[in-house]
Amino acid sequence: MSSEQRVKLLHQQFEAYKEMNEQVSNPVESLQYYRQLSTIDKQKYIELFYGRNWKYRQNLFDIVKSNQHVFKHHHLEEYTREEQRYHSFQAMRHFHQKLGVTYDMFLSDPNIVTTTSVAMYSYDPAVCVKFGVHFSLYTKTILNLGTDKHKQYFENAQTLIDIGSFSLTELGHGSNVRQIQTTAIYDKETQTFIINTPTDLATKFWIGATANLANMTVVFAQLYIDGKQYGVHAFLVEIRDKTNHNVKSGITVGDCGPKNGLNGIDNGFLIFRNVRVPLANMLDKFATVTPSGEFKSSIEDPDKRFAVQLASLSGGRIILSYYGAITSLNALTIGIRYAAIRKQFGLPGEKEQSILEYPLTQLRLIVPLASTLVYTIAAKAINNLWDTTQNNVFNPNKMAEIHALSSVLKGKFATFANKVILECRQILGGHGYHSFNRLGVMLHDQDINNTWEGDSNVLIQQTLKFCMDQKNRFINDQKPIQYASLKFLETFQIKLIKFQKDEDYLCPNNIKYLLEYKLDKQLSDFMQDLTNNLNNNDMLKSWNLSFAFKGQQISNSYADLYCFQQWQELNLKNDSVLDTAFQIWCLTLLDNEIELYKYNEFNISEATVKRLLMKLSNQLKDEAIGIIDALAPPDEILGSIFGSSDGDIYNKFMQKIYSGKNTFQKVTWWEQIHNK
Ligand SMILES: Cc1cc2nc3c(=O)[nH]c(=O)nc-3n(C[C@H](O)[C@H](O)[C@H](O)COP(=O)(O)OP(=O)(O)OC[C@H]3O[C@@H](n4cnc5c(N)ncnc54)[C@H](O)[C@@H]3O)c2cc1C
Repeated sequence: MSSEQRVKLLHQQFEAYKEMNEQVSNPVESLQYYRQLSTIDKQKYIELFYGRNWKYRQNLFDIVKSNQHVFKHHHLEEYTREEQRYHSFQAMRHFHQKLGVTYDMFLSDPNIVTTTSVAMYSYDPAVCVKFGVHFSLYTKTILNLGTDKHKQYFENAQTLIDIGSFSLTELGHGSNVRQIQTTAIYDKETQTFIINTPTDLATKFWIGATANLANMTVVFAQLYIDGKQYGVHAFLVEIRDKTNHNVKSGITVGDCGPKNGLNGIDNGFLIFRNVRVPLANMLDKFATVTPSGEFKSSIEDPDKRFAVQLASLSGGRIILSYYGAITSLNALTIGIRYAAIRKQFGLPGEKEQSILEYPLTQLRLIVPLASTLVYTIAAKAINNLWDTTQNNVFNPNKMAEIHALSSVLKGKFATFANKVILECRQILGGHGYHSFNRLGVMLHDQDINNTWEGDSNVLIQQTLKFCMDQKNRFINDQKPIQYASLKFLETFQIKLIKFQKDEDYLCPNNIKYLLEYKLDKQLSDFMQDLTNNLNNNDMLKSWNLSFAFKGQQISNSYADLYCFQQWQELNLKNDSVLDTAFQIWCLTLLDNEIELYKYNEFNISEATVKRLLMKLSNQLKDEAIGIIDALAPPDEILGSIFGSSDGDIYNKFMQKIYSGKNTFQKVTWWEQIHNK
């Protein structure tokens, strides 16, 4: 049979199968059935979860929808790494031309950029990160650490005349960036800095947009003047000549190679051999070198100076918390729509039922949906706080709470998103393993959020220190706590709360008390543990020992309390759907800590928690498709055949399979297949 005949036959079989399938179950109708159960006001949800600038989200989506030739999803095609990079570069340029979001807008209302970025991340993290490396890391570093003389660089960056990158991490150092080894030695004679990579481990590594794109980079290096070290500072270095894109003399640029995900980003490495940059290329807002080689800084303490210089990076970490929450929502869009459509088993003689009807599926999907809603509100809140306090970025006191919160929320939501994606991948059964559902791509693209902009396990130490300092300051120095999230520590008192009736488990004040009780107790236990360890160890070892077992739990408790507080701040009235979602999330907090609460004075019943979780997730299930429809991006942005909003998933899937490049191709090496 010729391949043409084979295709024809397969098509006929598929049409017959389609007809039979529609008699058994109609995917479009299944989704429609759940859609019409929903009672929510969709526009209200959009404004609540995406904020007052939600129209900018819509704007980005419209650009993607109306320029599909540029914005086709690469996981739906068979693209090479090279093609993925070109695709994400083109997408970045296109967004730059079409979005109309300028730095002036950013300066007057940073939330516009936040909203736009979150939407872009939904579309494609590689494009969003490419955009972010240039505009947030490179351009914003010039803005934050540079002075008037760097204006031209800033202008060139804004207009994409220059493309820039951010070179901090080295082969040997990522988290402990104070110990990076790249050097910038000042030469008075020529009034230049000489940038060098003194060891292999000093190779700048993982630097985004560098293997192929950037002509400029901000290099972080140890500054030396007359043999004396002055700590890490930032320097603008031209790495390629933009007239011919050739690498500049003394610089080696290479490609870091294939990655688990985000292959649209050209991560590169950089080696410097006696590369001279003019004195003016030091980004010198906080520290400067005079032509005669005198070092001057408004911040005496080198630790503080370094912290202030890196403070401008906080924005990246903060927005990553939003990315984590939105990624969970996108994964659940695919998982929940599929679960509504997918039918397996049923009573003998009756139609098969949607897998969404199984109580187990409701625990697997509806419970995480409830948590995702709570986390999205918390992510929006911390971003709003950052957007409105950015002017204080160099004021450590003002930034301490944001820093502590973002240090835990970024990793918490990224880890949560990983779990949600994996659960949704399994909800899709075998189809969950197909690239066309996007879940695999999503997992690998977002997993790195646990690591970059600060490894989660390293960052939460700062969260813990912040909480501990606040408690200590209040107890030992009787100083009031300045930060809203921990204010309760001033007045917290143990009281007896009994969990007897169902209402006791659903009462927000009871949950609030438990969260405060837990954090207060964990902090006291930690301090006691630290004191005990100090009897036999030095400070660093004691800290590491105490932190190893307790750090994760305490920072997580603080994050949960913040999420709780932010939801309460919404002050929702008469929204029984969102009330139910919040109650489900609160019940998961009890469920996760059941060992702590079960055996003490609260007398919490595990059976009651589980019964209520089941009951409420069953209730919320009927609203789930409505919530997803309101908050999910359009199909062109989601890029998942199995998450299609019209429910026509099997037809779309098979059409895509039939049109695949190699679907019916005989391999060229067929002669090697059979032993002769
Ligand atoms: C795709 C990608 C893009 C990137 N883009 C850029 C870029 O554009 N520019 C740039 O400068 N960098 C970039 N990075 C680097 C990134 O920021 C670092 O990888 C990250 O900060 C973590 O540092 P590290 O890899 O050195 O990990 P390490 O710090 O070596 O951590 C390794 C492990 O040790 C643990 N650990 C470390 N210290 C402690 C401690 N005190 N206590 C307990 N455990 C500890 C960590 O938890 C982690 O699990 C990128 C990385 C990737 C993968």
